[in-house]
Amino acid sequence: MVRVLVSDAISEEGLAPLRTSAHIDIVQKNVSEAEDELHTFDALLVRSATKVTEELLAKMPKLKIVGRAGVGVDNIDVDAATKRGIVVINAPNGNTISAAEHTFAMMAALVRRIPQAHISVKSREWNRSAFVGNELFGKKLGIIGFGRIGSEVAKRARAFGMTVHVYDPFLTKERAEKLGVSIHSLDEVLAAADIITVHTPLTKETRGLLGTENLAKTKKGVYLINCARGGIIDEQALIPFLESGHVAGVALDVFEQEPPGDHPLLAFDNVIVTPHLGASTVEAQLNVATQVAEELLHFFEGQPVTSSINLPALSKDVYEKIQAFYHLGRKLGLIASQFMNIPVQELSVTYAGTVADLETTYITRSLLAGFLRPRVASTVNEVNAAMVAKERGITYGEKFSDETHGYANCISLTVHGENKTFTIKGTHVPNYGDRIVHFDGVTIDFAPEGHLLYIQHHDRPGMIGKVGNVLGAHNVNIATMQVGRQEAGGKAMMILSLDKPVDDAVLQALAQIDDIETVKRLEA
Ligand SMILES: NC(=O)C1=CN([C@@H]2O[C@H](COP(=O)(O)OP(=O)(O)OC[C@H]3O[C@@H](n4cnc5c(N)ncnc54)[C@H](O)[C@@H]3O)[C@@H](O)[C@H]2O)C=CC1
Ligand SMILES: O=C(O)CCC(=O)C(=O)O
Repeated sequence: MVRVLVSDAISEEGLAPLRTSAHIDIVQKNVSEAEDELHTFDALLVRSATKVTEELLAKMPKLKIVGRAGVGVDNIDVDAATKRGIVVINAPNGNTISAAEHTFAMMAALVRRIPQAHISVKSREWNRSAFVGNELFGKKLGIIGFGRIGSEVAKRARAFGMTVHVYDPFLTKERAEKLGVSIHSLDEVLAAADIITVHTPLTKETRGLLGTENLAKTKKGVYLINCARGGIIDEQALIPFLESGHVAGVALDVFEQEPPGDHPLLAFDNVIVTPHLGASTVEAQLNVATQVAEELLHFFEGQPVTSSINLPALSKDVYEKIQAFYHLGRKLGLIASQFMNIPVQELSVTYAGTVADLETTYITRSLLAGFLRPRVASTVNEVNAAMVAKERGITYGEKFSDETHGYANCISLTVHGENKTFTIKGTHVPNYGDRIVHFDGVTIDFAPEGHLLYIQHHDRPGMIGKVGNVLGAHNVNIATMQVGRQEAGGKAMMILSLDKPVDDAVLQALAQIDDIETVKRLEA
């Protein structure tokens, strides 16, 4: 049974995909209510209220996936999750329209002073001259961060007759042209815009992006909007600009601390606020909950997840194509790691044939995870494999080649250790399975499955019989045996597949046989 903790308010209807599975048990409690059972959950579903910290993750040793029903994952310690091999997913576009519409509503409310006029009339006043606003028509809107929400805001701004000036270092000219906006430097946007709205994630680079220095570069009388994340506009830095009248008004849906408490900004008449409502529509909440619930379901059914923050995106089609190689990669890594049971500096993976045209990043991650598994005590999987390799000083790289050795596809792994290099090559044969076709300089053919025994010896008559006798004497049954050699009378090897793992006594007895150089157990 998969146990899912839903710790924030998430659309009940959106959770329906999870409820269709008899294998999923959903518990709706906040983290403190679930304190005593945190160690039992396999999945955690949150919005922004739950802070998924290192400390919380440490209390959830079974956790495999964290789902964020929304976009921003700044309430999740993604690095800590990655280190633990926990997949983090979000619902990247379920609330885009709601957030863009809310931004636009805030913009209109800000320049027409609607919240202030509303309070006035409700107070039984009728003071029309106090609420003269500005038109949006003909104004320059500066958008900082032109992703999903920024671009939806731009579409609406153009419909209102505004010109849109964008700053986004990752925006291409083609996309800007397609959406009828112009690309500028940050300084140009700050200097030109009548209204500035921010739509970036909160990162090291964007925290305090609109601070004292940049606010000073804005036009006198500028309006500012933050419906993205508290902290992108520096709240303390804003105060003198509001006091001097340099900033004509600010609309905030988000705050550095939520709730903001008795924040000095709340005292300004021209600061209008909402309590983080950008995504608070029935439609958005249904969308994000459904998206993240479906992804969770896919994850536990062994299907690919497409909106992971710490895994490369993978469509179902691509996943189906790479699945076999993913498995082969894992086995190549696992066997190589045991064979090269010494410190290793570098892994080099070469893809040839049909596999070279696929999403190899995923296969390499799987191979790396297979390689690291016998070497690390903690969980290692495709989520944290790259991080764990880096921590251990192991570098890795991918190459592509035409050399398939006669197979339709071939994955070759070369491991560089201290004074030793080892190469293993494998292929996947549809409807037959994985085969190892090259092992430490010798052409061979065996299935990388189960309890394997590697024996390297000199090519002499009678070796197979001698090995068979020793194993028989120890009551070890041989399921399959493959032999190969570099040249007649030279280096030769046997790979035996056994019904059970052998103990050290068997290895020692085999090593006593004349002409046997090396004996190793390999679990695949
Ligand atoms: N108020 C609310 O309830 C909601 C807030 N949000 C927030 O809105 C923000 C934007 O969301 P999306 O548009 O979906 O994200 P997105 O990922 O589609 O777009 C973000 C854009 O910011 C740009 N960017 C990143 N660093 C930048 C920098 N240093 N300077 C300028 N641009 C930079 C990226 O290139 C990207 O185009 C996020 O912070 C998200 O958490 C999202 C939904 C609801
Ligand atoms: O869950 C919410 O209401 C907040 C949405 C949000 O801020 C986001 O998706 O980034």
